[in-house]
Amino acid sequence: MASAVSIRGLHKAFGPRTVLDGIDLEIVPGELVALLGRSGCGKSTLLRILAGLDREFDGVATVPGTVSVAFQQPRLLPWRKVWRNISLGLHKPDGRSVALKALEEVRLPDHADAWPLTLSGGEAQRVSLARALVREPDVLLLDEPFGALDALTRLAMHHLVEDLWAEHRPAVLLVTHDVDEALLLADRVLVLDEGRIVAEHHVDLPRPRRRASVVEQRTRVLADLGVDVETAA
Ligand SMILES: Nc1ncnc2c1ncn2[C@@H]1O[C@H](COP(=O)(O)OP(=O)(O)OP(=O)(O)O)[C@@H](O)[C@H]1O
Repeated sequence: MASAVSIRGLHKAFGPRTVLDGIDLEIVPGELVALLGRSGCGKSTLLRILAGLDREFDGVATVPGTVSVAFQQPRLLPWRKVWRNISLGLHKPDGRSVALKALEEVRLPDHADAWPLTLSGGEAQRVSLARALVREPDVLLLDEPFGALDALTRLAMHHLVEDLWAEHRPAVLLVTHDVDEALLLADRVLVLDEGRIVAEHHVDLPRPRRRASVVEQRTRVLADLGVDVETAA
């Protein structure tokens, strides 16, 4: 089966500073992969390369299909209503009905004519997901999409992403700082450190997962991140 994402020998430097130092990664269609790592280890840089936003690198980074990205900040255009934010650039005559369907999927059916500035953080992030989904991507790149949300909203977003993923089945690369989030959602969790993938964990637990079910793997992933749970406060 052809990979949805194929990365081989990827190197990226900003001036004298090497940020990605030989990344090899294959993601198969429909696979949900989480990428964990300390701040500044190169996660967003990797995502930007896959999104085609940065083309200055050595090695191979191929995404044969269509890609959508959702960032930590939803980046909605405040002067366009919600539905127009979603359908912008779609080049479909029925942009509004496509947007309405996506809004139903992200459980915001009544917000098509709202202005972005009137939305809560969680609602704005749902609109951002709807905008990504209407492009029917083969690969969905999520760059800490829940990082700015409170814990309860975050939980609701986890369920939503899992449902949307089950329905549409894009390959997903989810960048996160949150070990539990990674283990609750992903088929595979990668740990990036100093520009390399230093650990890989397959998560074979049935879905939907509960926090209690990921406890055992959490300890091992935290150890790969350099956190000793025995001594951590
Ligand atoms: N345009 C740029 N010019 C120079 N250095 C950059 C640029 N973009 C990123 N960097 C540097 O590359 C390193 C990796 O950045 P990146 O944003 O990929 O990290 P990250 O793992 O996503 O961090 P965080 O978890 O804090 O978002 C950082 O040291 C950052 O300062």
